[in-house]
Amino acid sequence: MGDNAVTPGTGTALFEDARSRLEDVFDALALHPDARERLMQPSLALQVSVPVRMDDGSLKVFPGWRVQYDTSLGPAKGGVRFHPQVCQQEVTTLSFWMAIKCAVVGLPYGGGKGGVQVDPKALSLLELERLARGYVRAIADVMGPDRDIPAPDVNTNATVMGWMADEYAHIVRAQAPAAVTGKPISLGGSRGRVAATGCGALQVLNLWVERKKRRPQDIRIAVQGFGNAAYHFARLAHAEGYKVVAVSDSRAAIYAEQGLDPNEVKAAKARNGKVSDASNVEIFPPDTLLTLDVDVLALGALENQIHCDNVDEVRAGLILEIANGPLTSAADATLAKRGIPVLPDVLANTGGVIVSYFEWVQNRTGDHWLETDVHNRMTLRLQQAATLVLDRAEKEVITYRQAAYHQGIERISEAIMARGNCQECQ
Ligand SMILES: NC(=O)C1=CN([C@@H]2O[C@H](COP(=O)(O)OP(=O)(O)OC[C@H]3O[C@@H](n4cnc5c(N)ncnc54)[C@H](O)[C@@H]3O)[C@@H](O)[C@H]2O)C=CC1
Ligand SMILES: O=C(O)CCC(=O)C(=O)O
Repeated sequence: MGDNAVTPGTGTALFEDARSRLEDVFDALALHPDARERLMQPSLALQVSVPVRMDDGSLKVFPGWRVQYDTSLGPAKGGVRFHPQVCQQEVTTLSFWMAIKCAVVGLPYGGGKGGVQVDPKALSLLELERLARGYVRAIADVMGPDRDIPAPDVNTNATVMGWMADEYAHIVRAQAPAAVTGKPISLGGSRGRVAATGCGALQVLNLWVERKKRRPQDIRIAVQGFGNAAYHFARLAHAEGYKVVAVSDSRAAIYAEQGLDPNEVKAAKARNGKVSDASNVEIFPPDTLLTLDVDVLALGALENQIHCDNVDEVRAGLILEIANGPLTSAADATLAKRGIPVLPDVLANTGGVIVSYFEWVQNRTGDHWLETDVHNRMTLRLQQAATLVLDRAEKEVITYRQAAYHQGIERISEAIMARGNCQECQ
């Protein structure tokens, strides 16, 4: 499907666009038509209303969703997003990408995602806690360690996950830490989870850089976003010698020819909430970052950032998708024609869900792993998956995204078929 139907931020168009990539995979691979039929829509889409008593005594009701997208490989897994523009179709699309990414890196999970349509910045801390707890009460029937395991995503973090895990424990009247991941360490969270998404993205980039026989110190990176995923990526890339020349948040992009220190930018943002408060930087509108002449454009904010209207202005040598779905499929095709490779979200941002899986395993076995254990295990899993994807792309002369999708969909299809032919009776 073309880009015409895709208006950034429009949920239905987003899902149709995502599904068109699935159609392409099934057209290219000889997989059973039953698997195609099963994967065209989510298994479950729950819409809820979350009433919240505000600090001034008034009541507000926020719409929310939890979507499970195929659970053939295991329980649904994926984050919860608090954002004013979240809608059911966006959550559905995000759950679809979760299903693919879990399969790409061999996790025993299906896809899940949640969202609440709210501007969290307009809530007090107590209102936010009531919202998080109310959301869990609303979806409690479909979640649990063997059903669906929420985690952090945009505008949610370890603190929010701690409240959600505590609420779930009250509902089931038992300790159930494996029902939520990304928790604070004191509640059974895993060491390494906070930085895992950025760390994993850097590992995938490193693998590509090694294959191309390039050196980090010769590589200039622009990073869109400066939240959990993008900040840790920028920080770790800087520490490994890459030159991070630009970063952005929703208000501005900043640029420094000689390179930025993401730790200093973080300190400036902590003071006033803006990356543009960093010293000795040039300041631009946020989207200017997308068209900078850099070696790597790392997209770590939201969906649909590069689309048919701006793809021709992209000048980067490589796109690294830290965010979910930052390119429309038409932009993807244009970049492929121009020979600009893309390290896709369903591989590049899997560090977070991999460490969430480790947290779930630790919770279920009553164990606490050292940070180095978590790191080494993540590296091993990610290196294996990324090597398979990169090798396959090179051997079959397809894009990295096609190789990753083929790897993921083959695994999901195999599980669908292994479950038997009478699934409609279950
Ligand atoms: N947190 C995690 O573990 C994972 C996150 N992701 C994905 O990474 C992306 C970012 O998530 P988080 O870092 O968790 O969210 P976050 O809420 O911590 O940060 C989001 C960042 O994006 C920035 N932003 C929003 N609109 C922007 C724009 N137009 N231009 C530039 N910056 C903009 C915000 O200012 C903020 O810095 C999302 O696509 C998310 O689904 C993917 C895998 C795991
Ligand atoms: O940690 C997780 O379970 C999922 C994180 C997430 O939402 C994502 O990978 O997009």
